[in-house]
Amino acid sequence: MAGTGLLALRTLPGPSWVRGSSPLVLSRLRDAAVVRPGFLSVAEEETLSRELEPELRRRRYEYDHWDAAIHGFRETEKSRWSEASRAILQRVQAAAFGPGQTLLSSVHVLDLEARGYIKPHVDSVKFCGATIAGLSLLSPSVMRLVHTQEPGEWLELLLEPGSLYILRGSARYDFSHEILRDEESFFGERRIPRGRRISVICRSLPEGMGTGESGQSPPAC
Ligand SMILES: O=C(O)CCC(=O)C(=O)O
Ligand SMILES: [Fe+2]
Ligand SMILES: [Mn+2]
Repeated sequence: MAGTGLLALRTLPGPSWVRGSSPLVLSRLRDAAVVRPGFLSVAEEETLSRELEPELRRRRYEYDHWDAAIHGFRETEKSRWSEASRAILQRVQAAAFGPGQTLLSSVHVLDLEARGYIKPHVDSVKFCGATIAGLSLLSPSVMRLVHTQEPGEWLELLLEPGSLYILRGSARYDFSHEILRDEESFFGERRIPRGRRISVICRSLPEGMGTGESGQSPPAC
């Protein structure tokens, strides 16, 4: 019976890579916080990590001040990519961004070592528009979103290697996001041991900023 089917649909807990504080929060953020597991093929994951590894290895991991958002990381802003990687980034753009959205001209590459983590923060609205899309490589991790005004409202995203996450609209503006440190890395009851993780993050330009191509591009968020 159609009515019964609808009811069952409405009470489903959501996909197994997203958990939330309530069915209401899950349904409100269904299109604003999205995870696409297996977005990358194994070959694509290798393409990206092989290209990034030599650039990252030249840098040292940073352990910033006590109040910095990210601990145990090295990073780069990359605007020149191999053809194979460009094709992957175009797939990300098509999957995550609307036709009217311009992307920052450089892609943010963040390498978190095994004990590295990201504290709760909201990306600066000065430098980053409505959409953030990130590929995860090497290690699984848990991204937690918490409503900045209602701390009881939260979402957890399980980010496996090869997955793409998208934060847009309310998930990007009204919720902080963080990557849990190894000791706290659980997805519900499930322990998600953290190893070194590389993320490749595309962001839209803040609205009314023109194109990211010419002149100085704004710093990453
Ligand atoms: O590593 C990620 O996927 C997120 C990084 C992040 O939140 C940031 O750089 O603002
Ligand atoms: Fe962020
Ligand atoms: Mn950042």
